[in-house]
Amino acid sequence: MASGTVAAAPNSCCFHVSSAKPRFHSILMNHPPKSSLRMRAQGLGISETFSDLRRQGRVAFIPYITAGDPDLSTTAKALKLLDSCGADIIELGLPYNNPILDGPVIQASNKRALAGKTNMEAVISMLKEVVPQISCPIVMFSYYNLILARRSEWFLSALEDAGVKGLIVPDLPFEESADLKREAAKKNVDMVLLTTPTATKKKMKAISDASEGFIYLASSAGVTGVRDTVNRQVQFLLKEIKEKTAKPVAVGFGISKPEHVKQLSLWGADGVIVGSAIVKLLGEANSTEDGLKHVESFVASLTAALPHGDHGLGEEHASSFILQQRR
Ligand SMILES: O=P(O)(O)OC[C@@H](O)[C@@H](O)c1c[nH]c2ccccc12
Repeated sequence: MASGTVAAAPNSCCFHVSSAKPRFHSILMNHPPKSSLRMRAQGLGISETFSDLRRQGRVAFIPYITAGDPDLSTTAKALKLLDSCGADIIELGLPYNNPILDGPVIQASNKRALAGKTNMEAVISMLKEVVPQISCPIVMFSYYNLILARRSEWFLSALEDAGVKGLIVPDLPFEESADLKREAAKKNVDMVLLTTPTATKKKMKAISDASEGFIYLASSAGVTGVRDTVNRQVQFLLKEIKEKTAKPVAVGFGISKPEHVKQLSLWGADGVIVGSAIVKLLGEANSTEDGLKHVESFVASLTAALPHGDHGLGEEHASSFILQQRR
């Protein structure tokens, strides 16, 4: 049964470090953070996070996981682990029974989360405990029907109360997004809009102008899911978007290898979004601990491929997180 409560955060260096990285890190390790560039303030918004990264010449690592898969207590641990391993923003998906834009891996994760009775109230109460313990902003990921079912005013107030900084509604047509965006703004929630390679230049420009926090560029048409290579068209789409706006552009869909991350960084992406590859490791492992361990090493392999490669606290710190889970 998904519970809204979170297992008490073990007293591990990784946990503490994830909430007060720079200070605690330096105390713990008896040396200053590698450079002030590695310091990340707690509670930054999405735009400030990207400005911070841009100043450091770094590319955002943005993982996606489904809330409640396999249960909410694992989600809480995964959020803290991802934050400790260098996630700059985390996309958290609300489970839904008809995730039409998702491939089989995330469809299955939605099913597992719903089988565990994960609902909005339980996710919000988990976030109220976890958000103060992590330093990177959370972007909620929700299909539109889940918002309509709750009335958008209640839904957005719940996000604001939980400290969620952004919202992505992938199945909300751009032409119908203005009202929700206006309501989200009243609750200090950025509406991040998604564009695709099939959008017309005019539409891509309109979406870029309207998107807040960052622009989500899907690397290919179709559904989410690991791809072997990154669509070469992304290089030209990034150029085209960035000629028209200074807003950061993060690329998602199919990203699952260090070479994908390196390629996108070279093409000028301001962020890389990785979902299915992480969801698979977490949701299909033999145990929660195994899943978190696999995620830890997989994320380390990706963040190492980003510019200024030592993106997080390094594997040695994140793995102490896993040791703590055993106690
Ligand atoms: O799973 P992928 O191929 O790594 O893509 C990111 C994706 O998971 C995440 O951003 C996402 C999850 N569900 C979605 C639905 C539509 C668009 C994007 C998404």
